[in-house]
Amino acid sequence: MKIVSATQIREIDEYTINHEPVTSIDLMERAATAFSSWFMQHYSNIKRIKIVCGPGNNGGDGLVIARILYSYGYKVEVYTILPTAKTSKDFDINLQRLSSLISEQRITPNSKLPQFHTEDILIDALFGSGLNRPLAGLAADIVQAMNQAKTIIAVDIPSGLFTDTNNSKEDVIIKATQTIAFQLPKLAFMLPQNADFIGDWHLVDIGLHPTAIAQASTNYFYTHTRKAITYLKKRSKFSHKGTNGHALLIAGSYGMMGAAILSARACLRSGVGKLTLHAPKHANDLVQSNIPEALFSADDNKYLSTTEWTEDQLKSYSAIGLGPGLSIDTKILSLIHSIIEHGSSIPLIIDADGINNLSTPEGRDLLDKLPENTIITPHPKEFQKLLNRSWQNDYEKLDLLREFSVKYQVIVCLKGAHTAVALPDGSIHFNSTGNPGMATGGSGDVLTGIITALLAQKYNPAHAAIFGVYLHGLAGDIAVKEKSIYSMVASDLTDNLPKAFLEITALQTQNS
Ligand SMILES: NC(=O)C1=CN([C@@H]2O[C@H](COP(=O)(O)OP(=O)(O)OC[C@H]3O[C@@H](n4cnc5c(N)ncnc54)[C@H](OP(=O)(O)O)[C@@H]3O)[C@@H](O)[C@H]2O)[C@@H](O)CC1
Ligand SMILES: Nc1ncnc2c1ncn2[C@@H]1O[C@H](COP(=O)(O)OP(=O)(O)O)[C@@H](O)[C@H]1O
Ligand SMILES: [K+]
Repeated sequence: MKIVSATQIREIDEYTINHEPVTSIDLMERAATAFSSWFMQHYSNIKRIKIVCGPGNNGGDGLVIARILYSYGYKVEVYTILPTAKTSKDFDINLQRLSSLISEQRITPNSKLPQFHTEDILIDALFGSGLNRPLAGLAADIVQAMNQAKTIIAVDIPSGLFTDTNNSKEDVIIKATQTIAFQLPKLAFMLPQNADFIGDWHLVDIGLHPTAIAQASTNYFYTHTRKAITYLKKRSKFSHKGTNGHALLIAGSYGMMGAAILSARACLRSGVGKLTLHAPKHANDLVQSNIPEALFSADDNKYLSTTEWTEDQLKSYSAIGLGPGLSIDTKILSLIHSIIEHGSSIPLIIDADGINNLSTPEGRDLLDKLPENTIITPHPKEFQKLLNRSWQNDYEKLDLLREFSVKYQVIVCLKGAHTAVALPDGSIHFNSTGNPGMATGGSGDVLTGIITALLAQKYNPAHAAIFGVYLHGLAGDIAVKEKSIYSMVASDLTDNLPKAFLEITALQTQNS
């Protein structure tokens, strides 16, 4: 699913009006109806609501929502906030249509500000994607007053928040409980810095013209379920372990074998034909008894010491995963170097201490040598270290992410809520699955195992990264229903991979 800019939203809107064709007033009616259906499903017990409308089309939506909810028996109070006398055409028409049912409370710069209370249920239809400057004066005052309420449902986007550019920390913005956006997600929704404003967000379809969406060029995508399920490869009836790939996982060290085991288990639960875990020899019994399905390749030391791998040793592997639970004490750079040199054609994923070692001055020299489409999976701290710099805001972070991925022609999965997968072509794919229950030690190791398995099964690396991240989050979403965000542990992700695969397979069948 594309994530488009505010300008493109306006263009898609216009194209839909001209080519469907549909009048703009009817498109507004459609959008407000979609919002209202969602609202009535989720707030059926609430009878009294306050709708705050601005002067543009976002405000126009609010006026239609007021009319619809009124017709369904809600007690509706409508505030129109007019910083200037200028209003949009469709706002005027809908104000007229509403006037016989409800009288608005008009607020201009000379009016007394309305008071809102904690228990109020507010619908925020003040400004939408047409916001063109930070809020000030009356607009800022009203938002501050609205933010007293505990429940605010934003129409399209919280008022005061820009769709696709940075807000400064001082900007006054609605703190919504929920945001109901029209059809396409906005870049602002993907970024941690905006979490307090957006709350939970949902999309409602308003029938925008598919051609207009197809023509909009963008670097940003949202991996929704309909797309993600297309990545899962069908298995042939005659497939055997040889056709499903042999993964080599280089992971674990003294005191950190848990990471290796988590990663190995996830790899095995993600369809790999065979797995060899290379880890310090003291872990042999642990590995054999905990993961009998894995082959064990013993390293001589407490920490990995085998830094030289020959082409002969590597040639039987179809993917290599490297990093979970390694230590920074090991000579991991030599290890990476050796793998790049002797196994450059084998798909590679580097995580955790693998990345930390690439963040040293000598490590950065190796970045240029990473084979094209190598996958690295840093969390933001690891990415900062890798870049040797920080960022002012999340938009700058995305620019740095894209630059890095294009410069080194590698795939970077920048982990977090809505993990961003940056591809060497400059595109960034935000994930749609996952939850805060996954913010627990070892979750990242599970992801490495999943992606290693997909690479071994010959998924193209971009798909392995995007689909692996989706699958990992889906397993988390299934796990959380039973375990809660508080009690979830990383093994719960692996334990729920089977259900995740079953869900995807069922959806594939349904869609075929
Ligand atoms: N996408 C779709 O397909 C559909 C979109 N629809 C809806 O349209 C919404 C976009 O509507 P929109 O373009 O009229 O802009 P909107 O957000 O109402 O604000 C513009 C007004 O605010 C003003 N203004 C701006 N910044 C300001 C500020 N800081 N402080 C004060 N004033 C400010 C600006 O005037 P200005 O002062 O700049 O002259 C203008 O008057 C979109 O979010 C969705 O809800 C649906 O109805 C149908 C399908
Ligand atoms: N709030 C969240 N929502 C969705 N996914 C999350 C959230 N917090 C963490 N995750 C996911 O959990 C994983 C954590 O990985 P990482 O930070 O490497 O942890 P660890 O090193 O402990 O394994 C990442 O895949 C990340 O995307
Ligand atoms: K809004």
